[in-house]
Amino acid sequence: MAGPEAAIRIETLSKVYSGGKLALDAVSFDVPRGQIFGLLGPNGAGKSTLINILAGLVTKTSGKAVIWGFDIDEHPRNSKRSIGVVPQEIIFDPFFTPRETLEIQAGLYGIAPSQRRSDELLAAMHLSDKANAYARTLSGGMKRRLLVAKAMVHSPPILVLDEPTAGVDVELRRQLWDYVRSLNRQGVTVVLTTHYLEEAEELCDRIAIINHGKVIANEPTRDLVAKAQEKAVVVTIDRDLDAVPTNTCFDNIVLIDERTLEITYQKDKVNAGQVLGALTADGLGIVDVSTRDPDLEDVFLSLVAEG
Ligand SMILES: Nc1ncnc2c1ncn2[C@@H]1O[C@H](COP(=O)(O)OP(=O)(O)OP(=O)(O)O)[C@@H](O)[C@H]1O
Repeated sequence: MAGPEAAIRIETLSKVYSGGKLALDAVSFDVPRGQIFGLLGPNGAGKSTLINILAGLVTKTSGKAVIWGFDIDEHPRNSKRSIGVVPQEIIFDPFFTPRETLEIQAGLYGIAPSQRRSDELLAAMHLSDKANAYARTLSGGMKRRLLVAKAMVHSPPILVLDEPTAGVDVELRRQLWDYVRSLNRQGVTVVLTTHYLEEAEELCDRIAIINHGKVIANEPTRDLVAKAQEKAVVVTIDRDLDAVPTNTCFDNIVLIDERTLEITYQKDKVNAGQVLGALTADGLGIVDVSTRDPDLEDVFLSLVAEG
């Protein structure tokens, strides 16, 4: 009964672990169909908890999750079939070959042998020549690609990747990104968790930022990136102004009162020194300077620092 709604709808979802840890605190958001959606946040933010609830591996404490129109409580089978999850940890039986690994997984989903797509998936993941090798003989990158193939065995409309490129070298990261993009072009909705802003920025149409179990931002990537570049200072000057000063390094300037200005600027283009310098060059004396309260930029900076 997949309706026209979001690929994933999450409503006031909370998780308290048995030790009392509040890992998700009334989280709500939608993942639009057809997008690459990034769930960005530092270690321990609650990303894996959220993914594991969707995958049916962790039970939620309260709230609601609907996957491809199927409520995870009311339609657990259908909701699970609608999602493929690539876990953070590399885990499979080292004595099975990639083809066997995929065949076994297909069997778990009750997919008839004639309907299986093991060879197609192996080819897509550039693993055809390793189809009959033991999994333990694969490189780290190959193992990760096999995990992606395994998650796609039942052709789910949604693919979720939990930290797909943690500890992965640059070349493999590029390959994974390319593959994720090509799946998305074929219509697969992709959700990925990451603590790399760069990765989310590069791949995602939309980004939700999660921190301490709460969603603190959820916007199209370009809006978020633009905001992250914006910085504001409030400057008190030594005389009354009758006109607002102008300068090309200001993005925006607002007269708060006769002696107080709020100036917004793009921190990738100019710095606070240049902004203040532009005022003094105009003959204005600076009495006081303060920065705005922590905003998204600070959130980003702290996230990136942790990444
Ligand atoms: N099984 C568990 N029992 C108790 N607490 C847990 C359990 N799993 C996770 N937590 C805690 O819940 C919080 C959220 O963890 P989670 O793994 O969801 O974060 P994360 O954002 O995925 O981080 P990471 O990127 O490190 O995986 C953390 O404080 C973590 O210690």
